[in-house]
Amino acid sequence: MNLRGCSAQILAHVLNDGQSLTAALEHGLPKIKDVKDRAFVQALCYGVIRHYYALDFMLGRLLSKPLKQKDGDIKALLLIGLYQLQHMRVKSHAAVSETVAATSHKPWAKSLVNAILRQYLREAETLQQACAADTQAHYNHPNWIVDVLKHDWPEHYEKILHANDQAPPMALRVNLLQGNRAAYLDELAAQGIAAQPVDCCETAIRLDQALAVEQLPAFSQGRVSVQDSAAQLAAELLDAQPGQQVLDLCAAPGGKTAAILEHQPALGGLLAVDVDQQRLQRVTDNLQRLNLQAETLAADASQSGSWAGDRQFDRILLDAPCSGFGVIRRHPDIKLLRRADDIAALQALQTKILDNAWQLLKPGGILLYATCSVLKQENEEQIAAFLARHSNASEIHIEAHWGMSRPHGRQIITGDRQMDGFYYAKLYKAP
Ligand SMILES: C[S@@+](CC[C@H](N)C(=O)[O-])C[C@H]1O[C@@H](n2cnc3c(N)ncnc32)[C@H](O)[C@@H]1O
Repeated sequence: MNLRGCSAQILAHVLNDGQSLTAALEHGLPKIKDVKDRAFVQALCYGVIRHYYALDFMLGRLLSKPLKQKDGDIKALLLIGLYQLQHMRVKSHAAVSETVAATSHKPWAKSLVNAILRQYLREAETLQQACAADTQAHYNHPNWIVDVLKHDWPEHYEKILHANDQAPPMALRVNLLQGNRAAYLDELAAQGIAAQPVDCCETAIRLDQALAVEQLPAFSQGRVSVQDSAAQLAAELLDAQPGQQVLDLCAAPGGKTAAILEHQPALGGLLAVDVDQQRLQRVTDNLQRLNLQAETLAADASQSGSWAGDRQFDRILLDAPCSGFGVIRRHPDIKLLRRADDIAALQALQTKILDNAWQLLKPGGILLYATCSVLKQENEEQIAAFLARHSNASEIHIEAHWGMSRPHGRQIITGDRQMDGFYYAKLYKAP
């Protein structure tokens, strides 16, 4: 099996069919039996998607005419070749010959791939200079994303764009019901796994290098979960008390559901709701591994009412569907798959879900609004509009060492303290 060829097939699903990289990998990787080979294919696919706009710009310069639509697999192979030559420690002759070998199903492409990759090696410097002079290639993001980030964060957008293109650290959440963080750090050290505590979040550990979860001590017994430190802050901020009823809205795959239950094991009850039945199953699976319990319900939270019956809650976490612009470093395909008009549609969906959630909050209760976005429309502007619509709502200021205090809520800019881009606002309902 030619690993470049496998990678090209996976990439073609993203580039041609608009499939997410996660879905394309879930489908393509199981065909590769060797663990190291799978890791190599995954690295190639993430690398090409992460650097797509710069690589595609160079490829455009190198090709005398664009490839036909039906040759998306050859385009993917060329991008793989360029990625290896530019970013990987693969010897250039091996990168070229192995990539050329992957064209065996389309013999005409052999000489083309060979010629383009060799031309790249000769002209790399000139191509880099051309890249630097083109906004989209230089920032390695589509222009519309550069523009929205620049509009929202004129002083920070370059930092955000840069952070989006870095491979993210792997962070763990220690299940404090099964032992403390210091003890788990000792266990990691004993296994030769280098890791650091994250100072702004008592449950969080950052690994120096990502590894497969099976290699983590007591993972299957639920000692730890994989979750970015920024996402872990939700449980602390929600601060649910013993006996309280909690609604976790937009809950799947359940990372924050579990964190809330670990943070407060004596809740009166927790209802985890998500519109996606399949993803909801992952909440159940995650809770099972961690030996935690919650009720799950598949329901569309943008539709008012009946799904919740007459229940009301003391605490609500609304982890709203969003652009994901704070987690581009984890899901680089967002740059390719997201469209400019998605943002207004997502904002409208968030507004509906937020207004419905508010009806389900007991007077005197607290709603924590969260997104993994850095866009003001989805965050502080969403909350400003909400407060203007609801006279019984006020904001609880979040005092913290992380992120920036905004006119409403608190924003973590992607890469800040090595965290994902995240937003939180805490809303109080008058009794
Ligand atoms: C940011 S993810 C949630 C992540 C989750 N809270 C966690 O920490 O693991 C957003 C979720 O919103 C769900 N969603 C989107 N539209 C929804 C709707 N109208 N009603 C309920 N859930 C929705 C998606 O299926 C997705 O699982």
